[in-house]
Amino acid sequence: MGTSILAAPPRGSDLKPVVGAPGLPYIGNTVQVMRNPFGVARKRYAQFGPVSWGWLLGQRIVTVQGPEAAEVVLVNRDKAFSNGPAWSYFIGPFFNRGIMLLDFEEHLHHRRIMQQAFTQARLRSYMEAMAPGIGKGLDAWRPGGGFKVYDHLKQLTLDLATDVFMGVELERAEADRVNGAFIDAVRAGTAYVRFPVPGLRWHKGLRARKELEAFFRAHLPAKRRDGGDDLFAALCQAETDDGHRFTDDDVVNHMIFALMAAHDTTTITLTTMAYYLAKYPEWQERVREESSALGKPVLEFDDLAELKSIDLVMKEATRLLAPVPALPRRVVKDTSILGYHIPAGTTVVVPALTNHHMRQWWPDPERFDPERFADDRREDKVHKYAWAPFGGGAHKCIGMHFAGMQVKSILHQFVQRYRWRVPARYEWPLDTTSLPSPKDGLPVKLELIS
Ligand code: HEM
Repeated sequence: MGTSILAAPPRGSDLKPVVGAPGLPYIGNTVQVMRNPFGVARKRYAQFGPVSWGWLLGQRIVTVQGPEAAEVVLVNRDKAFSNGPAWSYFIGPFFNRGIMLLDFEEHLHHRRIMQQAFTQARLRSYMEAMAPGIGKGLDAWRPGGGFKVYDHLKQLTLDLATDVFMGVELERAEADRVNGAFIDAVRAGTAYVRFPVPGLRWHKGLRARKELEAFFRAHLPAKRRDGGDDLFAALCQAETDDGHRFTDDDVVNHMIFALMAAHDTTTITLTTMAYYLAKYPEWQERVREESSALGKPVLEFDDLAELKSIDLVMKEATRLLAPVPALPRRVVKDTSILGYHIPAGTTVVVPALTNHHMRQWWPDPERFDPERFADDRREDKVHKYAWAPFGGGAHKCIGMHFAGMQVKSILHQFVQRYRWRVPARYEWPLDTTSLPSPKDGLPVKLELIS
């Protein structure tokens, strides 16, 4: 395939041009990248090094591979990389003014307020609020063959979101309607036809966004008045030391965004853990023993540090399959990454998914080996950004501890109720066209532990 440079560096500078094999305009390597992201990334790195460009999803995209380049982009010392225009391209109209889509001063202002909804005291009460829903959800599972773990975990985390995020008592029909709207809004981001045609994804997404806005707006006055232990109430009440608070519009926008940010990512993490625990029964047993040793059916906040094996498995699962596979940024002024010239207007992508599989940074990267994160090995310490499933810099996931808490709460109850397995040679078929997920829903044999 023909190679070409993205743009000539300014005369007199010692910067290098970004080179790539861009492929056909607009189309480029989109299909190959979607089908085989790991193979394409490896080939590109071997041919062009850490910084290269190509057409992807209708845009000229510079892909920066490896933790060193990830650090430059995510830490963003120069304020050259912006989130809003880059993420909006994919999820804009549906997650408009979500915090991840805000930039610089404005982002910092919102982040300071939002932080008040993620304090330790708040996390404690979210954790308490989710425990009964987890038990109820897991009890409703029907053991047997062909049990689709992904589909069930997706439903469970969605139902938990109604308790912990919204804290609103809903009739089943209304809960289903809100959940349906939410699913349509998420799906719309990966539509091929990216304008509203009735019946197609984009159109449904816009309608869903309106429905979600109306829902949160209707419940907002009561939340502001009565408070509560849920995220919705926390966002209504959040206030910085110097008295800044969210407006009603901000609360609505942040709620819709937070639901999206939390739901698929946590589901994917749990599903990946369930997959490897099925393939490596010795790890499943180790996790189960640790949970049983605690002697409590429900995990409490002060027990979180005790579940060391779940912690290792969660780290390894998010390394092997980063739930947010790529972090895009738009370049707002000419800048450089590792000595390469990056002109304003370029979209840059940090590929978390493939970075975690680089042989240059991880020994035997395809191997499931949770102990690589154990204190006596800490392979992730090779570079601060070698393991970065939660991103880094100003936009680093604000829900990271929430996610750990939810994953541990669910796994703790899951392993004590059920044992699950897959056939010896089973390999899951992954769909990497959007956020990664198993095409077959991860069917397992689920057995009740008596
Ligand atoms: C394992 C689960 C999760 C993973 C892997 C994950 C990953 C990420 C990543 C990579 C980013 C940064 C995106 C960027 O820099 O462009 C991010 C941002 C964010 N996440 Fe998470 N996330 C998870 C769970 C959650 C949960 C449970 C919540 C909420 C309770 C949440 C809320 C957010 C928010 C609000 C942002 C935007 C922060 C900002 O822009 O300042 N995430 N997440």
